[in-house]
Amino acid sequence: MASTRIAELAARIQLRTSDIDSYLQHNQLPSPAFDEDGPVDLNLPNGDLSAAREQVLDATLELHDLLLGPSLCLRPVYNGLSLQVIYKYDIASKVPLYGEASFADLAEKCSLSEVNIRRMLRYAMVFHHVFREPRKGFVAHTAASRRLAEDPYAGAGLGYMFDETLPALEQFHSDEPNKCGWSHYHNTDKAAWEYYALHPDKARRFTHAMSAFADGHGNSPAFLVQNYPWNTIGTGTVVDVGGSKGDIGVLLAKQFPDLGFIIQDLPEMITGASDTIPAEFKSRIQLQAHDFFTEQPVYGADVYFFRNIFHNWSDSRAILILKALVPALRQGSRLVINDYVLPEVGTMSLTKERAVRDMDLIMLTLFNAREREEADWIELFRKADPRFSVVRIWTPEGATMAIIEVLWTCADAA
Ligand SMILES: C[S@@+](CC[C@H](N)C(=O)[O-])C[C@H]1O[C@@H](n2cnc3c(N)ncnc32)[C@H](O)[C@@H]1O
Repeated sequence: MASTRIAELAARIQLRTSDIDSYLQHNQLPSPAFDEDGPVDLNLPNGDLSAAREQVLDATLELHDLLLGPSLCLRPVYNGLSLQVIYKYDIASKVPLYGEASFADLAEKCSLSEVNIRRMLRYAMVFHHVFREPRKGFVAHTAASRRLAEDPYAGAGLGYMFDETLPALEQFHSDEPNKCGWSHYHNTDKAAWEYYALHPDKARRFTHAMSAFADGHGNSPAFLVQNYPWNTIGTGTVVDVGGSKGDIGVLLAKQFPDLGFIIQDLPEMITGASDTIPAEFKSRIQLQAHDFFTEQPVYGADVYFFRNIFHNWSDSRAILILKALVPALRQGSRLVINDYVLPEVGTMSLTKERAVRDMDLIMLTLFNAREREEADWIELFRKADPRFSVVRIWTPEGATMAIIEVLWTCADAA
């Protein structure tokens, strides 16, 4: 009998799952499970096993959609209300770890009706493996709900995604960051970053959400640390522009003991950030308040590094950020950018392509901004200043985010 697509996919799932299973068993690591004491992450090493995981995820997604059939693929697949309620009422912390709570108890604690608590949690159980019902009417944790109870960053990630990235409204005809779906939903004429300056609780949740997402599949900062030749900078200085609270600077400082770092961000983001820099790195990591639309105050650094920055801005704004950098550049200064590059259709794994295209629409909702294809990046630098020379754009094996290296090529630049 001729092989069919569904049979091929099923065979691939079996083969590559068995590679993962053998690795976990050989290293006496726990097998994936949703049980309350199950692992919240697989912790597979980068390389072949991460690739195996991605192949299985891709094959199961495709098999799932094929068996669903084209008509059902037209249905909205996701109703986030149950997770939104779990976040808003902090239900994970109201269920005792390794114990139980009744629907009635939870309803009372959340001031919600028992009917609504029950329908929300039962939805989350079947769609998200968040909570379980070990006996009728009682709720206990799974590994996923336990993570929400134990890790405040996981909650920040969920709340941020629901409150800020989902309201995709019809306002995408402008490139102004204060006329987007997000600002419409928040009933404000301020762009998100200005709004955060006035709402420190939201600013804090944003930085915590970024930390929660940093370990996401395919966008681990390890890809950046391992795949850019940082050692060629010697004892130089890296300015991390829009570096939030310095997580990436710390990771790089650990690996490259000769490098110094200046982490720049808006004053309200950088305030208090020094508390999270471990004492051993404080002499090599400075924090500096700086608005990247104003002239760059650090002259002649070896590298100006931008991670997850340009995708937050429309082309007209991204060009302003680049122009504000120009007065500080000297011949040979490098820009290193860690951001997404939209793939040619079908050249990336389905899992990664979904993640990147998802991010593209999130950027539209939040900021009227965009992810860019390789040619868009090259055009962006050309329009900002022809003295920017794009040296290389590449996506390291296994990564979702690309690395873009750009050289400043004018000897006269101050
Ligand atoms: C998506 S986050 C990326 C943070 C960090 N680079 C990372 O990859 O984890 C964007 C950062 O840009 C900062 N930002 C926004 N507007 C800025 C401005 N005008 N000047 C400096 N930083 C700004 C935000 O505060 C935020 O920390």
